[in-house]
Amino acid sequence: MADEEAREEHSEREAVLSVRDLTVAFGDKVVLDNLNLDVYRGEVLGFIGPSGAGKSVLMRTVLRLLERRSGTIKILGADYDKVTDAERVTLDTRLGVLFQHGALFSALTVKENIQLPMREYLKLPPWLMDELAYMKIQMVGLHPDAGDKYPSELSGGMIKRAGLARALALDPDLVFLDEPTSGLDPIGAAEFDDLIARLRDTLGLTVYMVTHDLDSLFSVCDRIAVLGERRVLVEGTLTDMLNCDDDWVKSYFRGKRARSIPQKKDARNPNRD
Ligand SMILES: Nc1ncnc2c1ncn2[C@@H]1O[C@H](COP(=O)(O)OP(=O)(O)OP(=O)(O)O)[C@@H](O)[C@H]1O
Repeated sequence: MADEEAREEHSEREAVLSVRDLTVAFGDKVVLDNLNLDVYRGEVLGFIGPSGAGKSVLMRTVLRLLERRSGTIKILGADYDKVTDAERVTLDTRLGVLFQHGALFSALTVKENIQLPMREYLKLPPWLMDELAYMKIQMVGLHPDAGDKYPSELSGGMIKRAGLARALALDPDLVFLDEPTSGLDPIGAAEFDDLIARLRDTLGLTVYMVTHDLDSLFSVCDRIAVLGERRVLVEGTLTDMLNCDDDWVKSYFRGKRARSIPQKKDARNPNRD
């Protein structure tokens, strides 16, 4: 996409996450250096980059699990550093997170795991929390019986779905997924990608997805951002990536593994060349 066309399209869209001039360092080691990134409402952004580039550091910094040296982070238009404590709590409820291994509490059932954020942030009667938990269970394609199961009784794919149900517990605007399809077999991974696409299309969910999974990038991501040299090196559609001249992007998208995937066009812009 031409830069001007992209700017024009994005200027009309609401950025639900805006990162500006973000620098994160551990001692002398600068991991992110003046990084800028926007994630727009209703899109699935795939975030990729070489191992150790700082994808997890960026996600954890945005979630305020890591300190930053400088830069601003705006969520839903609000600057985290400038809001009141009450507003910060409200903002936290607008975000959902699925960590790589599901991060479910092993001593709690799936239903109780999903209800944890509800207990933390909302005061609801038990019957309503049960109803909401089963709605989320259904939403992520799990059988209602899964509600009473413990994480140890679930398959890898079911754990990912249960983790996603918990991420969706408070009906967030923006969901962070850390390598959601890692460890799943190809069929399970494709089903998970379909689920993400369905949630985007039906709920208008915005998704920030750290991934190494080329299939996910080809099938569900509307835009892709590439982390390299401590910043976002390139961002754009799949077509932009396929036309990009950066060496790492070239070998990633035009390497042997990528060529074995039927090259779909942009997930939401099938007519765009
Ligand atoms: N708490 C920490 N203290 C010191 N260094 C850290 C810390 N967390 C991450 N790093 C360093 O920051 C760099 C980026 O790590 P990060 O985990 O974000 O990479 P990544 O892009 O997510 O990699 P992968 O794709 O392998 O998961 C690495 O060099 C890592 O060693």
